[in-house]
Amino acid sequence: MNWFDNISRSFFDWNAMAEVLPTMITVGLKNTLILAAASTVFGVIIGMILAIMGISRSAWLRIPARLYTDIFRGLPAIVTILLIGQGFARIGRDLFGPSPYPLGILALSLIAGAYIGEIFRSGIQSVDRGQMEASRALSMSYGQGMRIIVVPQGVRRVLPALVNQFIGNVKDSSLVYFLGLLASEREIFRVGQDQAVVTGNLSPLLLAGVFYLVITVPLTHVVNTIDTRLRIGKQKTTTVTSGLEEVSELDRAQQTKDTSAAFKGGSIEVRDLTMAYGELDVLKGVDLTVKPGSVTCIIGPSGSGKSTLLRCLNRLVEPKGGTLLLDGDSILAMKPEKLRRRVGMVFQHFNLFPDHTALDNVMLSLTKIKHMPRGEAERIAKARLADVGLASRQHHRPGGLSGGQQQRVAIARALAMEPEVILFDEVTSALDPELVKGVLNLMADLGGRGMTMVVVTHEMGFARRVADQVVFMDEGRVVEAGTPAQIFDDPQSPRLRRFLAEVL
Ligand SMILES: Nc1ncnc2c1ncn2[C@@H]1O[C@H](COP(=O)(O)OP(=O)(O)OP(=O)(O)O)[C@@H](O)[C@H]1O
Repeated sequence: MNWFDNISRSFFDWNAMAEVLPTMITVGLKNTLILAAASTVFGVIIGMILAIMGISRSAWLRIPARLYTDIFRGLPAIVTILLIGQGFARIGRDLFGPSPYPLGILALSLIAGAYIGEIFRSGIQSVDRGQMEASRALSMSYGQGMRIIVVPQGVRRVLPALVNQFIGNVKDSSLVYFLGLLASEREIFRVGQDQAVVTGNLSPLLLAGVFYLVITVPLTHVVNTIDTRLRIGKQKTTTVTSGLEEVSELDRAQQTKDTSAAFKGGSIEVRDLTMAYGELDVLKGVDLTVKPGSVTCIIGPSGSGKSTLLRCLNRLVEPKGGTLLLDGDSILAMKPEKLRRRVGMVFQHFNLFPDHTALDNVMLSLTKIKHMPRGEAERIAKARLADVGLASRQHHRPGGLSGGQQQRVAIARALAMEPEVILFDEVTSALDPELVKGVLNLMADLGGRGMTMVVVTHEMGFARRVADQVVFMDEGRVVEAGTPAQIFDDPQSPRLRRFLAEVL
């Protein structure tokens, strides 16, 4: 068995391994971890800057970020390491002394930065647009929305990819040996390689390989665990509730609630409002009066500009012209963030923050925007969740709630800011039929308690039952407005008559 002896001697010379083991740990492992960790940390900083430049609207930021990424991702790692390590050796010596180690870290960081930048960018861009819209509707500025909601969500999504990048850096750190490290600076590979030369067999190198596996294999499993946890959330049990049980859950909350609590609704006045998306004129001179504490339902065919009108009222889109007043104050002259504290919004697709519990969703803008102490914010958030029948589900994340429950959390979240007006944009369109009633009843209750509400809806029954005023829009104009009886029982225009014939 000559070949067996041969292999044994080459790879499994235990003495050679034992001899190198202490140096492998105290020098090799230490330096590999320093190189990998430092280049990951600097890489994350470079990557975050590149990602923000990469999603910027300015080409002056986007193009340099693109160029950087293309260059450092396109070049083989060893070429970059040699170019930086040797090309800047003189400056390196002046700055850091004789050791090439810092230049090695620099080169590894520059390479890692390019990859991490792409990881962050795709993570941030994969966050649903509705998240930013919801943040802005809760009166966060663009920067706050990015910092508090979008970027953390994007980063959390790419955590597994970042750990993978660290694994890559552990492996790439072996390339730094080309720069000629001092004995005390050698990383795992170099320690193994040197000893292999001394002993004349590959056992020390095999030991180096084992060290790499000991670092990387458990990390790969950590990646998988993080990945699974992120997908499922930390929730232990996701209770599936029957839709009918949900309806009674809300009924019970309505009965036990303090119904005397009334809102102080504001008024809205819109004159000659125009708005365009590029060349497309969407609103063509809209007039609308909403009295304090009243419910206005906006109905009309798809594409008639209903949602756009709503978005103009809290300036999620900017009008082209016209006059908009909130309690007599010019909406267009107000700072959007200030306006949105007074005008809340609830969306068709809820746009709850998925990484936060129901309670946190409601609390977030109280603590971050209103700077309320946590205790007080929590008290208010719990009360609002109780109002919408979700006291028992405050610690659930949106993923563990039904559509109807999510929409009620969204309503509680808007209510917590104590707005004067709430805008509802087709909030029941994405719900199962038996859950629609619960949300509509909740909205009717708010209307009854004096909240000013502007509701874009296809629920004609709700409009007839709850609205003080129904507004029919078509092709960017208000065609008819009046009481539910006027609109539904005595339509004047042929267009409204045709629309009602289609939907009723
Ligand atoms: N972000 C956008 N960019 C370009 N065009 C848009 C945008 N949002 C809406 N539009 C267009 O503006 C018009 C009015 O859209 P809007 O969503 O206000 O109508 P809507 O009456 O609410 O319709 P629906 O009932 O289908 O939601 C449509 O033609 C739509 O395609």
